[in-house]
Amino acid sequence: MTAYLIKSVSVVGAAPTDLLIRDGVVAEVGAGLTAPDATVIDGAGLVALPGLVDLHTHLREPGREDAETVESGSRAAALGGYTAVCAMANTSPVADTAGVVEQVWRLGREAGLVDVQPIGAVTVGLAGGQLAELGAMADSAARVRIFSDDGHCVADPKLMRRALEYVKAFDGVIAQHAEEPRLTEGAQMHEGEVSTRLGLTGWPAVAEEAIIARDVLLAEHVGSRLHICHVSTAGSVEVLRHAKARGVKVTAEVTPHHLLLTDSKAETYDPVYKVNPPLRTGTDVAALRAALAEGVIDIIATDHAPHAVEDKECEWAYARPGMLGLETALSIALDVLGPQWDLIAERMSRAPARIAGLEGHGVDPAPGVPANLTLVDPAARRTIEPAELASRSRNTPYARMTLPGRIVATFLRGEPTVLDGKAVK
Ligand SMILES: NC(=O)N[C@@H](CC(=O)O)C(=O)O
Ligand SMILES: [Zn+2]
Ligand SMILES: [Zn+2]
Repeated sequence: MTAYLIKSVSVVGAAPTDLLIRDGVVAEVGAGLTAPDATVIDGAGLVALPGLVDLHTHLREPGREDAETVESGSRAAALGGYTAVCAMANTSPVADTAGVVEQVWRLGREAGLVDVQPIGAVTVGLAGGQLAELGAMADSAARVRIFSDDGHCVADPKLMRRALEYVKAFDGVIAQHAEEPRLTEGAQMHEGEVSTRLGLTGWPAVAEEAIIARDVLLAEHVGSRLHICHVSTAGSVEVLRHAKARGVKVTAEVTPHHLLLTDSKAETYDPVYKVNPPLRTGTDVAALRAALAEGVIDIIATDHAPHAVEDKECEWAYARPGMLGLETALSIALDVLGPQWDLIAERMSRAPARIAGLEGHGVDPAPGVPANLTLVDPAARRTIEPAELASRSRNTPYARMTLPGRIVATFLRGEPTVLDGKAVK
């Protein structure tokens, strides 16, 4: 195993120091380190972060390998600075049995680019009718702890209650896609001034807020852990603030795109901007940013949602919702938060690793810790070219935009997955 000596690197924004990586761990940290056998990396101007952890990734395998595979998505993740991703269950077949989650877990190990932690479905086939084999998935080799019907809301309150109660036994968490389905029938975009003008059916903020309000009350009632996927409205932030003040065990994520883009993008009728939940207003974006800084929203999660060309480059009404995210998330975070490295490490690595219970991830580089880390060049700027992305899909909303920051290297347990900004395998 090669040793790596990273010279003069800032660890999470601190004064420059050297990092020696050997045998899968950070062996030494300090100024003036030498190691004759190590490959030297010039870290001047770079920032070392604990490897990023994505709690919400769609890898599309099994079933839609034309849009993404575990391997291509893992490569996109590594290039984005990630060392672990949680793979959503809305595959085909759905990840609702021990067999499917073990398959995804095994494919992740074989790709070896990031740790792929499968998420299990809450209900059989994501159909919302009966609970899936939560216990069998938890006991499987994949050791599932997060369950989600993402793409669909667990709309039945009785099922939601039972799911929350069930996962308590093994400290699991239910990740809810909060969307009251009766309020979003036929919805195409955020319900507001722009949807009225364009004549597109609206997805009202209350469809999200009503489910979050219900579920924080359910979580409080049964004393279980609840996680809210892709929070998108100012009203949701208020409900979460209230719940957290009461001590409810709720955590929440926001996507990079909901921190940056607004519903005015729909005026282009370009389906690349169609996403669930929809892009909201500038007021919502401001509230989400404030909530992220404050901690009412715990983490940034990408909701990386690759879609094949035929599912995206069609009429708005027929296009699938979803956007790529893994290869651009850190740049958007830098753009939105500025160089607040401790905050970025907390929201994109430490907190998501804690919520997911991923050991060895989300830990700052220090002597003896597993060498899961990424090196960022904050001064670099890059223009996003969809064809150059490692994802099998092209549906990035940032095409031809110039964004700050570049991932120079990523290490998974001491082995580089990215060097000089390029995937190693
Ligand atoms: N976010 C999306 O617009 N789409 C996701 C599903 C989801 O996250 O709800 C997908 O699987 O494509
Ligand atoms: Zn969702
Ligand atoms: Zn999703």
